[in-house]
Amino acid sequence: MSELKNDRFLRALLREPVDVTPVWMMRQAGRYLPEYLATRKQAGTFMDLCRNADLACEVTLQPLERFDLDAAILFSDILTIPDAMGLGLYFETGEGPRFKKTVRTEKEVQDLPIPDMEKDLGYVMNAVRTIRRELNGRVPLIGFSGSPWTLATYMIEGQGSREYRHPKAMLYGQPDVLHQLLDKLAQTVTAYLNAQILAGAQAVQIFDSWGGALSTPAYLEFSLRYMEQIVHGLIREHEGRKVPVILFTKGGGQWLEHIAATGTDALGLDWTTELGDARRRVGHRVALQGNFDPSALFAPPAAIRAEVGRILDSYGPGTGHVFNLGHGINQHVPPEHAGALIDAVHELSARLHR
Ligand SMILES: Cc1c2[nH]c(c1CCC(=O)O)Cc1[nH]c(c(CCC(=O)O)c1C)Cc1[nH]c(c(CCC(=O)O)c1C)Cc1[nH]c(c(C)c1CCC(=O)O)C2
Repeated sequence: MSELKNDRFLRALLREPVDVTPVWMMRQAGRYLPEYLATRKQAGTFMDLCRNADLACEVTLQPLERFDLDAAILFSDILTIPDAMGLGLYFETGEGPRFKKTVRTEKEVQDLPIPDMEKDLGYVMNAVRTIRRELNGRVPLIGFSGSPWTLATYMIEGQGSREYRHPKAMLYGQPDVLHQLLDKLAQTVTAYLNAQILAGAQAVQIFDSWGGALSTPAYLEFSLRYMEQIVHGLIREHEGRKVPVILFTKGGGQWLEHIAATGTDALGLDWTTELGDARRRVGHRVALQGNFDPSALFAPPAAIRAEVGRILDSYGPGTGHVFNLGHGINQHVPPEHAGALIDAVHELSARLHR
């Protein structure tokens, strides 16, 4: 494997000194890029694109061709796991993900198979290996998974949801059944992330996109507990380097101390938590990633630059900050606006690292 030419993302996650603040964007490969839409069209469906290692690699690298990003993220989806468990993932145009089957009874949970990483999810590992080869040490590659709770919400509902009707009916009505499902998912996510690490992922992020929909006791019992189990089961060193873990609970600002206590290396923050406050609360123990409001990318470049400066100053001098959006980039954002953000992070942060 070739030597990493730019490791400031990994260094910041481990709170080691850096020259400038590293930056990447959640959903940096995607529909806001015309070149993504072209490759997507060539591939067929979204899942066809995920299953084709060469095309998945191509779209992973597209944002790096345009912007001075400090990390690449595997092109795939969190819903590959429920798909590999036999639920039949498909995308209804304009309506987001759907499953042919749902999981709502104890028997349905018990009948769910634990997927085989090579047989059922080998296409993801092939994509990781292909991307690592093509990156050739340019920047580190991030692997990822959904959190057990976030995956469970899709599996129980059969699609995305606003009220979490079926997942919450199970959480409050049949908590033991939900625990069985979450335990199966935690085992699967651990094996999945470890397989990605062995295939070449140099850091991993767990997306707990819907953890913020829970009450505090429910969050601790049904989401955080399983992420902690995963953190403890992960390979933390590979190819002679630490493999940092990032936990991102969207809406998790009130639980930072609890999240930092899991043993994770870094926390992802959305924009509703002030970065400087988060640093004072937990920044002596973990790195922080975030937290630009993705909708602020609709503003003109000068306003984007000002907001980048405000966020950098909120964190303040020193390492331990990975700049990112507080959630995924929207498909209607002009690509030049993303470029303005990335350039501003590097230009405005140099003075914080002297
Ligand atoms: C909840 C969730 C999903 N997927 C993901 C999450 C967690 C992050 C978050 O909270 O946003 C994670 C994800 N999805 C995708 C990536 C790729 C890597 C990246 O560039 O960040 C990642 C990391 C590609 C994708 N995943 C999807 C697309 C759009 C598919 C297309 O090309 O039509 C992409 C680029 C499909 C997807 N997949 C999912 C949804 C809700 C959708 C539809 C979204 C929409 O319509 O905007 C589930």
